Amino acid sequence: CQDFHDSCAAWAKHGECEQNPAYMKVQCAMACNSCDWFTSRCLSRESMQGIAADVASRALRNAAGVAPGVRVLAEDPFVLAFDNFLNSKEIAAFKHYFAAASLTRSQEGNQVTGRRTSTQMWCNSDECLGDRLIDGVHQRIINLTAVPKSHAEHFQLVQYDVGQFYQVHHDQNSAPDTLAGVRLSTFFLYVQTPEMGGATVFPDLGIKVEPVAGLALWWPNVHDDLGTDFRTRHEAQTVQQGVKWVANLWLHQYDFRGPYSNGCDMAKKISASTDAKSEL
Ligand SMILES: O=C(O)CCC(=O)C(=O)O
Ligand SMILES: [Fe+2]
Repeated sequence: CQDFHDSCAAWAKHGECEQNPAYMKVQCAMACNSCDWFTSRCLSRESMQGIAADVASRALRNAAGVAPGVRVLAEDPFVLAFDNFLNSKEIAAFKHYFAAASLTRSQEGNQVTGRRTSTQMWCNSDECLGDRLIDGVHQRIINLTAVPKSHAEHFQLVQYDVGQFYQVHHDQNSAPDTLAGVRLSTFFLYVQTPEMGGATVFPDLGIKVEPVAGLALWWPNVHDDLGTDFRTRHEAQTVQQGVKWVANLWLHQYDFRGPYSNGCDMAKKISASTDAKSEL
């Protein structure tokens, strides 16, 4: 438990713990005497259960049983493809949300950039979270990766219209000393096949995947020591005709859903080191 800001004591004196509790009780837990609250709310027991990064070998071992259509696109690092991972009912379930929801411009990290021009939504509404079909898909991903649901972000549903793309990037954008830790790996689903364009390309691995509804990809974002594995940089090429729908599921080192639903700041560093403090 700690204060994340030099002014915490002064703010607390001025009554900020009561006036602005959502911020203060987390950022200034010491000064606000809210250490227990902070610990139980943002650092659940589950959040302490880190998942080792050797998810690649585990995924491959589990793949044969869960998704017999597995193909190994690369071995070092492992990039796996699962043909027909989604059945037609599951595809329809995802499509329902694309069709019904209003999508907003995708961001890179938490910024709109010219490098990513798609629109998107998160599957975090009660309806989407309670969707039996989508939950069934997540359950298979859990069986495959051995990463529990708590450690997954919500499905991110992304739409690319003609001319839209995501330039070469890496998915690991979450510091190891944040609440949920690094994004260990990416589970990626194609929900609608565009008529032309929209391939996913891994330039360092010589892999090009043409989008086909139902196909899934899995790749690691970190090495076993949790350092970023830059070899899995990738790109969503421009859609030339039709609409491309995809879904991302990012799997974390620590509990994501608990602290997220408690309103904790997922980007905040939790280590007590002066380095981490100075960045806040
Ligand atoms: O749409 C694709 O093919 C890749 C998308 C992607 O890399 C992402 O959303 O992070
Ligand atoms: Fe990506």
